[in-house]
Amino acid sequence: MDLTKPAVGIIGSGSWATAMIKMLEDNKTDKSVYWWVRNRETADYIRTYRHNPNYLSAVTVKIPKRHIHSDVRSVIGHASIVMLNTPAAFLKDALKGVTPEMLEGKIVVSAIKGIIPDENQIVGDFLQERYGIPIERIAVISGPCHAEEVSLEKLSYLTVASQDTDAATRVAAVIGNRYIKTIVSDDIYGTEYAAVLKNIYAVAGGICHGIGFGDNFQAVLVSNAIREMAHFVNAVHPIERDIKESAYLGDLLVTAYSQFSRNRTFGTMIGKGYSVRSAQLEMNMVAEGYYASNGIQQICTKLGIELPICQAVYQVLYRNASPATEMRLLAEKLT
Ligand SMILES: NC(=O)C1=CN([C@@H]2O[C@H](COP(=O)(O)OP(=O)(O)OC[C@H]3O[C@@H](n4cnc5c(N)ncnc54)[C@H](O)[C@@H]3O)[C@@H](O)[C@H]2O)C=CC1
Ligand SMILES: O=C(CO)COP(=O)(O)O
Repeated sequence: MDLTKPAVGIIGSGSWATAMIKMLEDNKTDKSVYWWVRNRETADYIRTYRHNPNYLSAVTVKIPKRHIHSDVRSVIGHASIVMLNTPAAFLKDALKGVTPEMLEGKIVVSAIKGIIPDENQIVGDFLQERYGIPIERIAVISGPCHAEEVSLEKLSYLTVASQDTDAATRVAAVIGNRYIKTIVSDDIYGTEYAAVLKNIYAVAGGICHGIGFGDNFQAVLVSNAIREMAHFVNAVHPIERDIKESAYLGDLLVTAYSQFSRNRTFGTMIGKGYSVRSAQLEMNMVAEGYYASNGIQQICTKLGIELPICQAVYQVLYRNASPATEMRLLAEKLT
């Protein structure tokens, strides 16, 4: 292995992982890119046709065929920077067979915006606890950036957060390109929690849209959501931060309003009367806000934090509350 040149391993093969492969290929830094594609037939298809058949299939994959593996350990073995891009609910499954020793000395980056179910942990905490990775070697990638727009090379901004600025800068150096601008931050906890919460708020926005609330109400919902987000992140990780920065407010806005948002789409279906299961089946993509809703509810109960919007979404998704009744009750609390 050439130790002077970064080797990036992408773990996952959904929309975000495919967009990340494109981003890395369009970045001019000298590096190698490896890709873990779970399903063998999909991996074969990508090697043969140079496109992911299931997600962002217009993107041409240019990395060498021999860099695409269905054994996650091969990709991790080659990588100095490991980027996790699966939905949070599948991360444990994706890392099956990976030991803490295999991750030693590497920078591990989470591009995931979700909570690990059962553990109710953000990915950074999970990596520290399960794999003993020191916090300085963990980074997160976040910010308002839909995979679909990356595939179209639309100008986008990503925040790379780590308590070690050098680690964040090294990660930013391999993802930035002509259409991806990078911002480095030291607020790893605030950035991760904000990304988890904004998905729940986008589900709330979708539910309200689905039951017939208009744009006037959505604006009030989003302005309450950003205050609720600030309240939570300041409670769990109180440092000085500006909640109006793009990793917090920006990501909330794009997820609440974009036509591409999985979470908003999922919420809209719930508001229109779909069951959770039928909305999930309809999408073929993961709305992290569904899992996050339960995780954040448990964390709030443990810490004694009140988040009215998140609690309303939890009642609808997990307690079978009527979306219309629950959102009308919520509307009484908004200011
Ligand atoms: N799509 C986007 O625009 C963005 C997504 N993210 C985050 O990236 C993460 C991944 O999301 P997407 O790529 O959008 O997901 P997706 O919904 O496009 O893809 C789902 C992925 O899960 C995989 N999968 C299904 N069952 C599995 C299993 N049992 N084990 C392992 N993998 C399994 C599928 O093969 C597929 O790769 C999420 O946390 C999301 O919030 C972050 C920024 C942008
Ligand atoms: O995080 C995202 C954009 O920044 C993606 O959000 P959705 O999962 O709702 O599409």
